Amino acid sequence: MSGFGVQVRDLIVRYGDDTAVDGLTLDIPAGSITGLLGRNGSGKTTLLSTLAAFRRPTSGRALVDGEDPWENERVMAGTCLIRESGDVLADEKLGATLDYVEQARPHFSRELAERLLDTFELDPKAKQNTLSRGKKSAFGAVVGLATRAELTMLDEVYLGMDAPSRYAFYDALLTDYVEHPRTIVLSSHLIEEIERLFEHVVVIDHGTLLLAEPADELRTRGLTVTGPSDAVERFSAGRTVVGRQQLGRTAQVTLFGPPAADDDARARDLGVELGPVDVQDLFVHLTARAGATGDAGGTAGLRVAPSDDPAGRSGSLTGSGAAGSDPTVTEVPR
Ligand SMILES: Nc1ncnc2c1ncn2[C@@H]1O[C@H](COP(=O)(O)OP(=O)(O)OP(=O)(O)O)[C@@H](O)[C@H]1O
Repeated sequence: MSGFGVQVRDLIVRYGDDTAVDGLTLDIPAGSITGLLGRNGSGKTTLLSTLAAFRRPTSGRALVDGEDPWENERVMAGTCLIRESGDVLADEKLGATLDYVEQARPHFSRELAERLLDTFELDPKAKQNTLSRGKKSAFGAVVGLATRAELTMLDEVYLGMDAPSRYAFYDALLTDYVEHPRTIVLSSHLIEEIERLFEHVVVIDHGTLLLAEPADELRTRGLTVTGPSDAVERFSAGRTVVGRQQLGRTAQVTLFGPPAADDDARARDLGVELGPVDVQDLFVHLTARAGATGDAGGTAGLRVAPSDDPAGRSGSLTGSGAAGSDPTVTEVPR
């Protein structure tokens, strides 16, 4: 099993007059862990619900393993969406829910489920609706991981879990993914803790695509600079600063934009250290809405096209895409 890939083309999903997904085109590679990032109300749950066939597109296509998931038994048997609510039988004992999932899901691992119940200190005799919020989330994570679906989508499943539980969840996810590769989508607006898990990142805002690319590429879209404040300021002069921290006389800034050829030499001369970009800072920057949260770099509304978007519909960080006349698009040259 290496997982189902996802192809979304010109997808629009409306709730009455409210457009939750607004012309989305993106791919989620099979056999990867993808972070689906976006601010509140950006359309993450709606997109995932459409892929899980909980909802029909208003127009456009959302294909899972090359097929429309709607009333598609094969695709649905290999697709699992766990939403924040847990998506499990609320009035059943946890053990009974696991019995049910075990019968319904071909790759379900009872052994993994029981190991994770122990990890999260969940009593199989307890009923889901009597659990605390964090324990409910943990049980959702147990079901989502143990189902080992070809397309596993975990929609902010860690909400309410305490830090030790969250880290146990991340470890369990990575360990099981390495042993049983599949397509995993983790939706989140809390990035710092989980960005190390992502191989691929999709950022959406207002139901439209801001960015879809390998996480390693995302990390080359900026850098952090650490050192004495005045040296950091000199190094950063003229660059787009999207994050800043100060500890005594030491400063750290996050810069957006590709590294320059002489960065290493300048860093040595000035006595500052360069490091990988802080993805959280990058996310805040990319999703900053003009006039709402402040726009450190003046690039609010920035849109980045996936490299295979021939129409350049959403613009491009390389400046090659046709951002068209959309006034919200700012192109940043490489
Ligand atoms: N059942 C619904 N009826 C009407 N509007 C809805 C419904 N569900 C979502 N919406 C609207 O669709 C938009 C996208 O919501 P969605 O839940 O998909 O976003 P999200 O990115 O998952 O948000 P969050 O991070 O807050 O969970 C929002 O404007 C929301 O108000």
